[in-house]
Amino acid sequence: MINYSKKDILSVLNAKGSDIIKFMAEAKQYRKNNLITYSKNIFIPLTEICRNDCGYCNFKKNPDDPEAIILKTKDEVLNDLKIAEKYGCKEALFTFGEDADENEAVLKRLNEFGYDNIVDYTYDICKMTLDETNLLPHSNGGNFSYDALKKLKEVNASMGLMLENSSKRLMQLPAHKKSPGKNPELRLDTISNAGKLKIPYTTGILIGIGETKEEIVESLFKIREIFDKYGHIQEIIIQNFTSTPNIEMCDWPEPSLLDMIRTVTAATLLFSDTDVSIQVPPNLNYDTAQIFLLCGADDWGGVSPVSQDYVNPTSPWPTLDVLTELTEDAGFNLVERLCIYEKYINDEWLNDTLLEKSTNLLKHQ
Ligand SMILES: O=c1nc2n(C[C@H](O)[C@H](O)[C@H](O)CO)c3cc(O)ccc3cc-2c(=O)[nH]1
Ligand SMILES: C[C@H]1O[C@@H](n2cnc3c(N)ncnc32)[C@H](O)[C@@H]1O
Ligand code: MET
Ligand code: SF4
Repeated sequence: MINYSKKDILSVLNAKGSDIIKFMAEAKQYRKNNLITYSKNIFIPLTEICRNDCGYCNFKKNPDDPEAIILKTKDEVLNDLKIAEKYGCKEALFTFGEDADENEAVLKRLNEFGYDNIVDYTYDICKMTLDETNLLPHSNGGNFSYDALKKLKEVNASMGLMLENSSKRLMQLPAHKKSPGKNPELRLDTISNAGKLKIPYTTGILIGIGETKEEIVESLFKIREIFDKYGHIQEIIIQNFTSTPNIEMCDWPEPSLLDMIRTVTAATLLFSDTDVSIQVPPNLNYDTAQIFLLCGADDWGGVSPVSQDYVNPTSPWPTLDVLTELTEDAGFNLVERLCIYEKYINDEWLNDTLLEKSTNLLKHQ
C-alpha cells in the first residue's frame, strides 16, 4: 500500500528548513537495517557508438574519432573479464550505446565477427562471460525490443535502463532533443516488457536535465506503477547530472546538494512499503555521498576496482577502503551484493545456469 500521494511527494521536493529535516528523519526510519550495499564490478563499454545524442552525454563517441570503441572483440572482453576476476569482481556491467548496429562502422565490424546485429553479439558476449568466468552479466544498452529482452534474459542475471524522466517535454530541450530513444513512452515500454519477462531490473531518474519537480514526482510514480504490476524493479538510481566542458549542456548548472537530498528522500518515502533499494552513485557525489545514507539511500551501486565509469569518466570511484570508512562514519556497515538482489535468486526469475551461478557466488560472499 502506497503511503504517500503525489501531493505529499511534491511537498518533499519543495521542502525547506526544518521541513526537509523532518522528511529526512521520516525516510531514514523506514530503513530496516544499517546495511549499505554495493556490487564489485567491471564496466565494459561494448560500443561507444549510439543512435541518440543526449545533451548531457559524455559517453557517446563519433565513429570517426580514432579513440572511439566501435566494438570490443570477444578477446578484448575476455581479457577484461579475467583481470576483473582476479580482483574479485562479480558483476560484468555491459553498458553501451543504443541500437549501435544502425551505424555503418559498427555493422561492418559486426559482419566481420560473423554477426548482423548487436543483440546477437551481446548475447554471445554474455554467454562467454557465463561459460568462461565467475562473473554475472548485467547489460544496460538502451531500449531493447520484447524479443531482444527475451533473448538477453537467458544470459543476464539482471538488466537495466534509466527512465531518465517520464516527461515528453524534455524531448524539446537540449537533454533529449536529438534522442528518439529517450522518448519516455518507449522507455516505459522497455521497462514494462522487462517486467513481463521477469528480468530483475535497475532503473532510475537523472536529476538536473531541465525537469520540473512535478515531473520528478510523475517519473517516480510511473516507476512505482510498473513495479506494482510486475515486481521486477530491484533498485532505483537517483543520478545527478554531472557537467564537463565537452558536452552540449556544459553551461547547465548541476543540481544542488539539497535537490539531491530532497529527491533521495522523496524516492525513499514513495517506496517505503517495498523492498526496492535506492541507489546513489558515490563517485558523482565524492564529498557529499554520506548525507544520502541519512535520508534513506541504501545502495552505492556498482563500484569498480579495475575500470573507470565510462559514462562519467571525470568522476573516479572512491576505493573500497574509502567507501567502507565513509559508510561506517555515517553509522552503517558496507556489504557486498551481486548485481541480482537475493530475493530474485530463485527459479521464478532465473534459468538453471544463472540460478546455479548466482547461488554459488552468494555462498562465497
Ligand atoms: O558506473 C556506473 N554504473 C551504472 N550502472 C551500474 C549499476 O550501478 C550496477 O550495475 C547495478 O546496481 C547492478 O549491480 C547502471 C546500471 C543500470 O542498469 C542502468 C544505469 C546505470 C548507470 C550507471 C552509471 O552511470 N555509472
Ligand atoms: C547510464 C546513465 O548515465 C546517465 N548519464 C549520462 N550522462 C550523464 C552525466 N553527464 N551526468 C550524470 N549521469 C549521466 C544517464 O542517466 C544514463 O542513462
Ligand atoms: C551510456 S548511457 C547508458 C546506456 C544507454 N545508452 C542509455 O542511455 O540508456
Ligand atoms: S546517454 Fe546513452 S543514449 Fe544518450 S547519447 Fe549517451 S550513450 Fe546514447
